[in-house]
Amino acid sequence: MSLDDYTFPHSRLRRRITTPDRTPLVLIACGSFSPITFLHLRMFEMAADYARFNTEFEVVGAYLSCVGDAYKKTGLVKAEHRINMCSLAVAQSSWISVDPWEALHEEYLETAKVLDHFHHEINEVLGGVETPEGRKQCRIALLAGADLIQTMSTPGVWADKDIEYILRNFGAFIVERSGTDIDEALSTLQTYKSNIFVIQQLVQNDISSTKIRLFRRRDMSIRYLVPEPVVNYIEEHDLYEEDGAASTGSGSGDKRKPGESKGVAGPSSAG
Ligand SMILES: Nc1ncnc2c1ncn2[C@@H]1O[C@H](COP(=O)(O)OP(=O)(O)OP(=O)(O)O)[C@@H](O)[C@H]1O
Ligand SMILES: O=C(O)c1ccc[n+]([C@@H]2O[C@H](COP(=O)([O-])O)[C@@H](O)[C@H]2O)c1
Repeated sequence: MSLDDYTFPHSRLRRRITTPDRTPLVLIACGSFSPITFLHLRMFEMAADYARFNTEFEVVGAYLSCVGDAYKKTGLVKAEHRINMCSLAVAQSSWISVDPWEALHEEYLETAKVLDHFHHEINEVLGGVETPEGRKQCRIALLAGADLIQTMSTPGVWADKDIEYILRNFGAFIVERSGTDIDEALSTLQTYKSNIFVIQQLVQNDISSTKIRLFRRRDMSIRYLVPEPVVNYIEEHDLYEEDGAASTGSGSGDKRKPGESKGVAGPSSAG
């Protein structure tokens, strides 16, 4: 797909809410997703629960937006693969979509521009959502881990004007992450605290894409850390193998299922 063929995916966006006192909310997770993991998916569920119990928002949809190839971060496989893996991961979801718009750009797009794109498509083009009291604009908010918000206090990573623009106009749902001191991460962002919602992880989960890539390089199982169709996709496309090293599980002599541990190889290797 190219930008010329692009249309905004909105089939999973709920276009009507029945609770007039609530503000419709659309969560946007921006990141590399190289590859997407169960933790990334879990972030959406945690945020939806948090919004339901602790805020006056009502989640009407959510999007994964993969960063483009120009981001050039270590371990970033081609955007096409990352979009495909994200699409496989949310194939069964009724409310999470993948929007390829950001990744289809050759140049790097700042997150502020990405959030503007969602505001434009959802509130200006689609006209927000219907409520018993007429149409309402959706709140578009960034969904991110604590490490991402911490980078906002790291000099030189974000433009100050973008931090202000994002946190004033959109806001952020931040999932705590082990290894990141959330209070410290937020210390310089106090001006925007009414727009920053911190979500505690009640079940600690520290899956990261870096670990998945590391396991792949070490020929270890990644099963049950990423969705099964994503495991299969990674195997089929020989992704995350160091320097294009041989595939680990799809060869004809290997009885393992894709992504499965060597410890469960077929009878031929059981001795
Ligand atoms: N274990 C985690 N806990 C909380 N947030 C997370 C976790 N893993 C990823 N995130 C968040 O998910 C979003 C997408 O992150 P990203 O694609 O960089 O994943 P990652 O696992 O951190 O990748 P990498 O290991 O390559 O840095 C970011 O907002 C990041 O903060
Ligand atoms: O907009 C910016 O200036 C900016 C600065 C740093 C990071 N971001 C975004 O934050 C996300 C970070 O992803 P990652 O994989 O580096 O954790 C990714 O979507 C980047 O585009 C954005």
